[in-house]
Amino acid sequence: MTKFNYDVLFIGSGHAAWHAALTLRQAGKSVAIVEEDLIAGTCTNYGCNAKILLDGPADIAHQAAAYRESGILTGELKINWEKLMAYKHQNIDPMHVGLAKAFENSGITLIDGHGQLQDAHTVKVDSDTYTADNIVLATGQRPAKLDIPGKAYLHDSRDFLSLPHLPNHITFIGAGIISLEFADLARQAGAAVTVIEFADQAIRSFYAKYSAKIVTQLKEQGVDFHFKEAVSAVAKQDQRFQVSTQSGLTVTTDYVIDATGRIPNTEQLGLDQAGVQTNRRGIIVDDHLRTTQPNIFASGDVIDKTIPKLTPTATFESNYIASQLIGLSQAPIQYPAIPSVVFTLPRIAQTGMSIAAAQKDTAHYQIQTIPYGQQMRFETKNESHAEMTIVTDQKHRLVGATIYGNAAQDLINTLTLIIDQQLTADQLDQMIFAFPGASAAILDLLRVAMRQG
Ligand SMILES: Cc1cc2nc3c(=O)[nH]c(=O)nc-3n(C[C@H](O)[C@H](O)[C@H](O)COP(=O)(O)OP(=O)(O)OC[C@H]3O[C@@H](n4cnc5c(N)ncnc54)[C@H](O)[C@@H]3O)c2cc1C
Ligand SMILES: NC(=O)c1ccc[n+]([C@@H]2O[C@H](COP(=O)([O-])OP(=O)(O)OC[C@H]3O[C@@H](n4cnc5c(N)ncnc54)[C@H](O)[C@@H]3O)[C@@H](O)[C@H]2O)c1
Repeated sequence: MTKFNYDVLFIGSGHAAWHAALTLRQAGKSVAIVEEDLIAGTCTNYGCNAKILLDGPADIAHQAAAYRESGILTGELKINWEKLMAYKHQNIDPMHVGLAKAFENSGITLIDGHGQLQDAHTVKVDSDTYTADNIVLATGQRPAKLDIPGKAYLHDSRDFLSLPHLPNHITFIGAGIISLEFADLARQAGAAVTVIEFADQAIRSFYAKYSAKIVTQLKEQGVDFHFKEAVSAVAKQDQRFQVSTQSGLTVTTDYVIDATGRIPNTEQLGLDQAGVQTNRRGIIVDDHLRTTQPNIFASGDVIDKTIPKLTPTATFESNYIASQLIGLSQAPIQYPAIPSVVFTLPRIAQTGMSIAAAQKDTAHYQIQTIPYGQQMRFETKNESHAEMTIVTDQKHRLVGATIYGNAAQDLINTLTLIIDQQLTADQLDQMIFAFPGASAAILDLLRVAMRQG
């Protein structure tokens, strides 16, 4: 049984770990990372990056469709799924190797295996033990799995992102972010799609009006939605599957994806031995991201937080922990406005205060809807449905926004900057922005709305 000692040891190698690990190493700390799967974690290997590579051609086909009705663009654009998947593998598969090399070149020790705490300073990996002054738990989340008859036939997001051939018909259980993004992609690529959701609404953490809008749009394009239905069983039927719900609905399909949420990886981590407490949302941390054992920090998706569990929030926490451990800052963590995006076509994005929260306090906040697609067709590529809804405070400052439109994932970053910097309409007047373009369109309309708000 070998014993090595480090200044900081990370369990997990995703965004919640890697930014801190590199910064700490550059600051002269001895650093080790324990990883049981591919280096770089979910986002790189099985999440955001893989998804956005698959989304590229679908995005172009969707934008081209806006010119088809008028006859400006003619001819069909078709996605070749097998070639698209080969392109994804070509780009994604080398990424974990590249990051592992970067870690090793910087002098970080990579330990392959499952890490488990033995006490507040000791981590066991297979038959070896490692000690560290500080430990960072960055173990992320995994897909929830329905415990129903036929559960062995269920697939998850990871399977979808590596599907070698597109099935004729796919059924998604759940109408959350993963389902809607993948349902739209599968439909654009030529599959028939059914979505079965327990609640009466899709993507509930987003503005209800835009959630309803995307469901209507997907329905018009042939996606079959069933709300208020709880899936109770999956059975094999010859080469196909039958999905049944408690109410008696049955759907015959070729492939079933369980997208009913993600749960934190807190089991088999030895948390009890180390005095680290959890709840159902994850590892409990204080406002310095310390767990209930002060020398052990936690970061990213695995922590108990109500803010979105996303790559940028994991990265922000990772950088915060590095600054704590280097001694650059002792201030509590303070999150800025957090943008989040549903990568359907069109996209839905939101940042800062939600519309639902503003609706509960109309004495202090004003909500305005700006249908910028209709007013700025030339700048939004004939995207007449594009719209944003904003929240302003009593000082006429932007405090929240949500966008329904093709470029929402980029436009939301501009609005996040305005919120974070507390820019006024007068200050925006003092800046020059490139024209024409979607951001120029929304900024012009935003300045007017901020003065009115
Ligand atoms: C399909 C999908 C699409 C997504 N799309 C987006 C998006 O568009 N934008 C966005 O911002 N976010 C997106 N996310 C969320 C994003 O991937 C996560 O928020 C992010 O990866 C969290 O980083 P993390 O480091 O906390 O966890 P992870 O990246 O999950 O890393 C945790 C690592 O810990 C390892 N591990 C766990 N337990 C142990 C152990 N005991 N010992 C050793 N290693 C262990 C795991 O193998 C894993 O590699 C998506 C997620 C999914 C699933
Ligand atoms: N674009 C992004 O930022 C992005 C993309 C994908 C994933 N993610 C990450 O993944 C998480 C989302 O994962 P998700 O979409 O699996 O979860 P989710 O929580 O967003 O959605 C799960 C849905 O499944 C439904 N559901 C639960 N049990 C059910 C049942 N028995 N039958 C039918 N429906 C049921 C829920 O009501 C909910 O609507 C995000 O919170 C984020 O952390 C982010």
